[in-house]
Amino acid sequence: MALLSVLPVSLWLIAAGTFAVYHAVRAVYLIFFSPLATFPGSPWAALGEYWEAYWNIGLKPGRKGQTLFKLEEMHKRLGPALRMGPNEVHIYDPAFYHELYRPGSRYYKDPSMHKVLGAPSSTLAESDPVRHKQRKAPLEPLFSKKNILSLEPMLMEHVDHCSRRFDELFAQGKPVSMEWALKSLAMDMVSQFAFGQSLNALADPEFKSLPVRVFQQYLPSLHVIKAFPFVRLLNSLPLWIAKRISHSVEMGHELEQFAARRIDEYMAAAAAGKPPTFPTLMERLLIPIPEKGYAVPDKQGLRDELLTVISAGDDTTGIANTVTLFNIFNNREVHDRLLAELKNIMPTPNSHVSYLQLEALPYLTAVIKEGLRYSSPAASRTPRLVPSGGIRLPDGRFIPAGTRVGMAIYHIHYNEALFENPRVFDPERWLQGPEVTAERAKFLVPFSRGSRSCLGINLAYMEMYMAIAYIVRRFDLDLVGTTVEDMNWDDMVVPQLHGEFMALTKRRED
Ligand code: HEM
Repeated sequence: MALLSVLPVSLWLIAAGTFAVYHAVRAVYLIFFSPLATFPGSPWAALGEYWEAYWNIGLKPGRKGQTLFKLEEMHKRLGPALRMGPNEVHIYDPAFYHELYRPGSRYYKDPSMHKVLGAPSSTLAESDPVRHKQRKAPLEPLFSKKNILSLEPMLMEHVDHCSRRFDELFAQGKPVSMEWALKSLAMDMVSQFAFGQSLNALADPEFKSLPVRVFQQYLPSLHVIKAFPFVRLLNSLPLWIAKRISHSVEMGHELEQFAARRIDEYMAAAAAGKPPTFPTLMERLLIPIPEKGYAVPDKQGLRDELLTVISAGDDTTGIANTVTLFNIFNNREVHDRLLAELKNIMPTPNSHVSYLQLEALPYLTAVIKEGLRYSSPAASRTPRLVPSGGIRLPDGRFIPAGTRVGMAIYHIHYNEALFENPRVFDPERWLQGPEVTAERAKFLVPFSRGSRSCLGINLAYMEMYMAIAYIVRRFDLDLVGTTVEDMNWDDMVVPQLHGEFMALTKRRED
């Protein structure tokens, strides 16, 4: 008020007029004269984050996490390239996928996306290819198939723990929320891999331990942070204030503290002479590799790395397993065929087999491929920057260097030209002979492709094979009031299901 009265009214009018004129001129330029003006799309998208925020944040009921689906519908009407932002084009053309996301691609990640992720010094967020290679140096051997195979006993322990919890709840007559249970399973596996000690999320009575809730409830708020970046600052408020503002802010606050606490605990355990029994992420991150340019990051860097690996590895695998298991138990034919195949190598429900034996099963493999296609846990677009010189699209239109271009994995996996009846869960599509399957597999891209594809792919596959095989072989899940509609989802960074997959977890007798 004091400032208002100090400045003369005329100055305020000039300031307001300048602001209005600037934005009017900017709007006219962006909509009609920018080099991207030839691309169709909503004028709101051309002006800023408004259009995406409108469809993603849910200002109106039913308008949450919808940008992905809205884009699909608009591409079908308006063509393969749409204006998506003042400096962004969205592409819907499978042929372009392998150009954008290929090994050695010159389309680098957009550094401005780092701010949204909130972990700017992680490997996931690094855009510079040289620095990215350096950051990846300690991680690559850790995520190699050879090393991941050495984790099998650890993963098995968690699957057994999950099975015991299912027995306990069945004995009490309580149905299990499969999504929370499977996210807890993924959390225990990934946290033990990261720190050498699991967070024991499976022990929570309802599988709703704090870390699982934090990731589940915090990720959707990234849509809000993208549109209104200042919201991230709320995460640094003291907890008692955060709690009063909103549950998401409280969860964001918890997340900020989470990795820092784990790092301190890890250091204390290591100092007390309690080394982990297998190589962990933390351990690797603390060893410099000068010949590969890797220096140990500061505490913030370690925190960023741990947060991104745990969030990349928890909800994704959790949702893939949830959706795949629902589709198995909701489809008798798929269920019976899979169970019969499993019985060949696991004669009793208590049988144990090696992961490599599971991996060699053709029908289980087809079910897992279809589960990854169908669930598309990282469905949204992953933007990159057009390299110097710009690019010319097949229809002749030019996109200048520095423009953000992105494609969404969901748009590949649900493209009718690539996958007939994409909304049908059909493992058969992966059993059509080696040539057809190999051709289809080129467009099975749940982990993306190229130098920036998922580092955790081997771990994710092992988790999926073991969870699906053992749960199907051990339990006859009885769906409790869960319908196909419950499995519809909104794109809240990871798929957020409309309903719950509830099941009574009865042990099989044979
Ligand atoms: C079904 C499960 C999973 C899916 C579908 C998935 C998907 C993806 C995708 C699409 C990317 C690329 C993101 C981008 O282009 O920005 C990615 C990156 C990454 N994922 Fe996964 N992921 C899964 C599981 C895991 C697991 C279990 C871990 C680790 C424990 C993990 C760790 C990472 C890391 C570290 C990156 C960054 C790689 C880099 O930038 O070099 N992911 N993931």
